[in-house]
Amino acid sequence: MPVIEVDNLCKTYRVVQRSEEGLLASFRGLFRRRYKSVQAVQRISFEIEPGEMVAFLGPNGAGKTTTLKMLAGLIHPTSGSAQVLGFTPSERSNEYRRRFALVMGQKNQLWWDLPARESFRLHREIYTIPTSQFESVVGELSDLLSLGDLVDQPVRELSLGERMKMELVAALLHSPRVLFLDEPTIGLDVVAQTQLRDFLRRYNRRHEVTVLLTSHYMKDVESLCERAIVINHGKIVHDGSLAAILNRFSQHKILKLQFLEDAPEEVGRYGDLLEVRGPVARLRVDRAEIATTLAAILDRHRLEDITVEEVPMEEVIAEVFRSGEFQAVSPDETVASSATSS
Ligand SMILES: Nc1ncnc2c1ncn2[C@@H]1O[C@H](COP(=O)(O)OP(=O)(O)OP(=O)(O)O)[C@@H](O)[C@H]1O
Repeated sequence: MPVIEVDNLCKTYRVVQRSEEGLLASFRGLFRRRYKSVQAVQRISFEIEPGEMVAFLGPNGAGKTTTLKMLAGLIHPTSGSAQVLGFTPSERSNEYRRRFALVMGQKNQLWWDLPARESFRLHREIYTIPTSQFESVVGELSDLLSLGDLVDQPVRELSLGERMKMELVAALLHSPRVLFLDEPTIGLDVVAQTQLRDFLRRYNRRHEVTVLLTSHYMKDVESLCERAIVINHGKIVHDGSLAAILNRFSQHKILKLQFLEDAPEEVGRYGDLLEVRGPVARLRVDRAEIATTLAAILDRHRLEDITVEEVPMEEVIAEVFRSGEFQAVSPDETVASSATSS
């Protein structure tokens, strides 16, 4: 039985249309406002089973956050229906509030000047979590996230990564069964990103929590999710295997080369040259040719440093859409006829 069931869900925002330029026009606009509709989410449908970790992907403005907000009951759908754990999120029942958590990487809910432990205590009160359960959850999460004494330090003194860990603890105190994660690793350094990912994977395995995750980092989605729902202009254009998308559309890696002197002029012959800045050059190289390309470069040039990076998720997604294969055809025909769809 699915934990999340979304059926023809729509959200249309009504926004004030800017009037023409000029003082008179602005004055007129004060009395006669014009509105336009923004169809942020258009008849999307999907189901998510218990314990699944599903990536929710799409370019900027595609409708991901709007969908998560509807599933968290923060905004009302314009039409269609959503059910999470048998609840209708827009009814905002207290019982539902105790069963899910929404974590937004760009928003924080902890008190800035107080140690995180104080905010956790407030959450304990709000959710009426029994003290023994509270202590055991804080203990477990502190352990999994290696928090040590950080919970007793004012939040403003913590690094971004440490703050994000505290945000996650706060969100998980009431042991939610469903977790909506909106860009949880945004802005974090590579080490903090890896720690959060490892934590989420272990937490999911241990508690079988159902997760819907948006992220612009390919590593996040690759290491956590097997299934991806891809949305573009408010419509679902792919729902199925993530690997199928990545294998098809992420056939390159980025080689970052730091030469001992200025990058040689012929560096572009080793791949698609993305950027040259003094001794540093970035090239896009076919995955299958990374080893031979590196060998050829090392054979001819002296290098200070080499890194091999994944193509950013945005580029992969952009490539998905450029291909035209996953374009929605009409509001009634939103899912691609791809063989990868589940
Ligand atoms: N409160 C709002 N009022 C009016 N329009 C909005 C509002 N929130 C979002 N939108 C519009 O709805 C569309 C979808 O936005 P949404 O934030 O859901 O996209 P997103 O996929 O989460 O994008 P991003 O990856 O940039 O966060 C966009 O066109 C956005 O401008």
